[in-house]
Amino acid sequence: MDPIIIVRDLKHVYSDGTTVQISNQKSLIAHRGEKLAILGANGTGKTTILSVIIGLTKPTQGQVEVAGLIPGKQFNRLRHKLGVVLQNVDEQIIGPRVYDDIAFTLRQAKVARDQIEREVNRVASLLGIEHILHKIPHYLSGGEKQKVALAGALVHKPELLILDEPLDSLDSKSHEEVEKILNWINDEYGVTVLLTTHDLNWVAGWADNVYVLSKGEILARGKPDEILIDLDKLHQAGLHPPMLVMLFHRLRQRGYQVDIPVTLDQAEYYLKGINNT
Ligand SMILES: Nc1ncnc2c1ncn2[C@@H]1O[C@H](COP(=O)(O)OP(=O)(O)OP(=O)(O)O)[C@@H](O)[C@H]1O
Repeated sequence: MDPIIIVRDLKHVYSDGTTVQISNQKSLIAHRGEKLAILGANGTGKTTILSVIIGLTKPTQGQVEVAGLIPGKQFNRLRHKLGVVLQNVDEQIIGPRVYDDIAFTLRQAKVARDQIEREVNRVASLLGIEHILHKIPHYLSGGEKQKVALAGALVHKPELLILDEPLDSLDSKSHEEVEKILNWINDEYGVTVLLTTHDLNWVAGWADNVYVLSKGEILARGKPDEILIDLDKLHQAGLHPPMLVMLFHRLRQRGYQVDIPVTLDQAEYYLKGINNT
């Protein structure tokens, strides 16, 4: 598969001396069309890495290539290919009304007014936020702001979507809706989705691959059903394993010969296996 993000030997030193790095033995790579999640405890550097990838932070050291471009140097070319939802969405919602905010990228690109109207309405209806297009963003709820930020990130049909903890302030209905949209743009348009999350229960069934970061290194990379069953690695990274993984590890300790699932479907399948033996 064709890589769309390559981050090698990254080191960023903030002005107060705080250092975020990924050791030079492994690279962080996202392939086109992939659904990828970066996992790590608070303060591991996930947001810093995303910020480097989208060109907002110029790293002190390292090679970073995104869609064939160098983010720190070719930001203007890159931003047309990127959709971004920051961790603190208040920092990115800048339009006086929701409509203006979502339209921002298209207006910057000098798209015709009627086409902007079509695209904003299309993405607003996709996210179920048509009824708040006239509102002042400041007064929106956290979940509404999250959806507005996502609408702004999708309106120009990016090839790569970068989201920093996008689901954290969403109730279960909105969570499901946003997940559906991420899956849909990935399936339908092959958009690569890279996100950070602390929700290992959810990511187990969503991501094609996950990276686990800890103390300046990539501790593991692979499919969720390989990585999220490794209690030692997760513990080392300061992460709680998914509930199902804990439960099935406990069953094994009690003598049940059963594989460890990371999703409900897998759990059902493995449990049927026990019944039949
Ligand atoms: N502008 C800054 N100046 C100094 N230190 C910073 C700055 N931004 C981030 N840091 C530090 O860099 C480290 C990594 O922060 P970062 O936000 O990238 O972590 P994270 O993995 O995204 O954390 P979380 O899961 O809590 O969101 C932290 O120790 C943080 O305090």
